[in-house]
Amino acid sequence: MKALTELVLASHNAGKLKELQAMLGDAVRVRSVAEFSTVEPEETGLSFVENAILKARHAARISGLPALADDSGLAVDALGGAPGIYSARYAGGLGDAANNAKLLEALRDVPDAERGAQFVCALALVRHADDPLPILCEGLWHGRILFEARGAGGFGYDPLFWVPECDCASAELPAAEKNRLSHRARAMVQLKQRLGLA
Ligand SMILES: O=P(O)(O)OP(=O)(O)OP(=O)(O)OC[C@H]1O[C@@H](n2cnc3c(O)ncnc32)[C@H](O)[C@@H]1O
Ligand SMILES: [Mg+2]
Repeated sequence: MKALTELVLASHNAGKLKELQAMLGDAVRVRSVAEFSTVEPEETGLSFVENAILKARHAARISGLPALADDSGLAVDALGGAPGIYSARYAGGLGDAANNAKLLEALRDVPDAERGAQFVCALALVRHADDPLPILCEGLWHGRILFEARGAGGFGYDPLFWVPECDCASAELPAAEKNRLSHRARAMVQLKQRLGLA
């Protein structure tokens, strides 16, 4: 495969973009999909990987560049894996604070021992819009859902995600530490290996 020198990041989420950029480092020139369009594709897939591919193809189509997309979310054991692929839209598209409030309410009577959850990240890289062989990598991060928000770092559900290996919430971790441990970091390690960037 031709060495990858430039790619477009197919995400409109500022928190994700910051993390993905930090993880990619200087190895490739990163462009934002917002340079090309503010229209977000509909996430109609039934899995993280399908949505990641769909977002990557859309970005490659409008930019003419290779594209990397991240579809991620939180799968809560006591909720049968919800909100899962619907994590961004869990409270009807009202944003992170509303999503977190809804999650706390849904788990109000669930004891600590049953509050297991995992963050999931699927990365898809397509070399062009119709690439028949996208590079696909996945990462999981296991933790528990807290009873109240803690910390001000990260984004999304980070204030409610307890990280056992650090004894703190994900939103209390320094950015570099989250970028070493997270679901996104785990998927990115694999992607960099596949691209020969590791
Ligand atoms: O689709 P793009 O444009 O990338 O942005 P998005 O925010 O809509 O992204 P997703 O469709 O992948 O939805 C992922 C949601 O899951 C949550 N999420 C994913 N990764 C997370 C992380 O590292 N920390 C906290 N919440 C996270 C967060 O609420 C995101 O909005
Ligand atoms: Mg999305």
